[in-house]
Amino acid sequence: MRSAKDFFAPLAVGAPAPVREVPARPSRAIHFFDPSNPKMAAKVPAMVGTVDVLLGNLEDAVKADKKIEAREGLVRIGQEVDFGPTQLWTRINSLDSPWALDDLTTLVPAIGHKLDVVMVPKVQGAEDIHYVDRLLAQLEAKAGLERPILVHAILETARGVANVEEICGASPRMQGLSLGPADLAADRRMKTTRVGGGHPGYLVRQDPPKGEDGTAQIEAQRATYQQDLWHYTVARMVDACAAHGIYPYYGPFGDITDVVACEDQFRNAFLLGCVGTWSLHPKQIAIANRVFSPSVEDIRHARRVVAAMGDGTGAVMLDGKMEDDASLKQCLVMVDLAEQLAAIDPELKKQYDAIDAEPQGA
Ligand SMILES: CC(=O)SCCNC(=O)CCNC(=O)[C@H](O)C(C)(C)COP(=O)(O)OP(=O)(O)OC[C@H]1O[C@@H](n2cnc3c(N)ncnc32)[C@H](O)[C@@H]1OP(=O)(O)O
Ligand SMILES: O=CC(=O)O
Ligand SMILES: [Mg+2]
Repeated sequence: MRSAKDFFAPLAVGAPAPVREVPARPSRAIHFFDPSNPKMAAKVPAMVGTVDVLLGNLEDAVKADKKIEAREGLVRIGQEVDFGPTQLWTRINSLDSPWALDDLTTLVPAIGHKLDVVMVPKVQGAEDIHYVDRLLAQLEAKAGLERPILVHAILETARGVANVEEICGASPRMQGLSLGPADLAADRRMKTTRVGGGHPGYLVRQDPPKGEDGTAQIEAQRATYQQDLWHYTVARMVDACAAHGIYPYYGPFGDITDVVACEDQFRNAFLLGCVGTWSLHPKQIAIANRVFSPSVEDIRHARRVVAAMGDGTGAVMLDGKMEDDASLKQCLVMVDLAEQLAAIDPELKKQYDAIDAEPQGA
């Protein structure tokens, strides 16, 4: 195990110093595109500024005979496109695949100066992060990069979930985690064939009514309530990330046409503490941007609590509810996020600024 005092030393001579704090850059939607798909690739320049993160995907969903084309396509896009305020991420192939090594050794020298984050799939434990950490340091040193590329792990194996805390703490490069519900379901032998989202069979049922003789009428009509298959894993991921100062994300929602259930799944993740999600199709970007931005109502309330709490200590009544030091902190989470988002999203800024112009007591 590395000593704590060595943790922030570069892992290769000449590599940039590791970050001490992961930058809190808004990343409500991580939009996936396949760089080997000419139609998708052609849309990338126009998407800059409309989405927080553009991710050139090299792993699953890219056909095996297109892996090299995808990698080369991403190099071309990375070199030619000005990403402005939008982050550029990539998802490399899994570490046991024939492509992962060449993904990293090609991308870092060619577009490492533009790559913000490398997403690593199927991470099993800290050893996978240590491998990528050292390799990135060597490649960064060779390429003369001035800032380190961060690492994001997908939580999509049972072993990865069991090791989630050590994965989060494995390197100062760790930026965050995403849930990978498809691979995770397969690895755990869950019996769902859906990519994320709920399942009508995963439910609880209302108690049966009693007949006149007091016996349970189990055949009677009873309400059922669908449960969230992913609650446990997302909650573990959020705790592990918060404990290590890194960021949790929901992952893919595969039913592209069901924009309503997609929004619900994203909102559950937002409420539980996730900062963003994946977008697989252009229509999911607007959903993610909406859901992962605090609502005007929440910000109006949060600002009122901040104002009412004065120096931030004690307890006050606001609209019949108790507010105190702890609820103030909850409100500050919202207000801080709103400020970060307003700085990159002029439309949102307008909506939040309009709150200040409202008559007092509105
Ligand atoms: C479990 C996991 O690992 S999830 C992560 C891996 N999966 C992915 O990355 C999937 C990414 N998305 C896709 O491959 C596609 O969106 C699909 C296959 C789901 C649907 O694709 P299509 O059937 O072409 O969708 P649709 O016809 O609605 O597309 C409309 C337009 O948007 C484009 N488009 C679709 N998805 C994207 C995208 N992710 N990025 C940019 N453009 C896109 C299409 O090329 C099409 O362009 P056109 O109008 O010029 O013809
Ligand atoms: O990579 C994502 C998944 O759900 O698997
Ligand atoms: Mg996967």
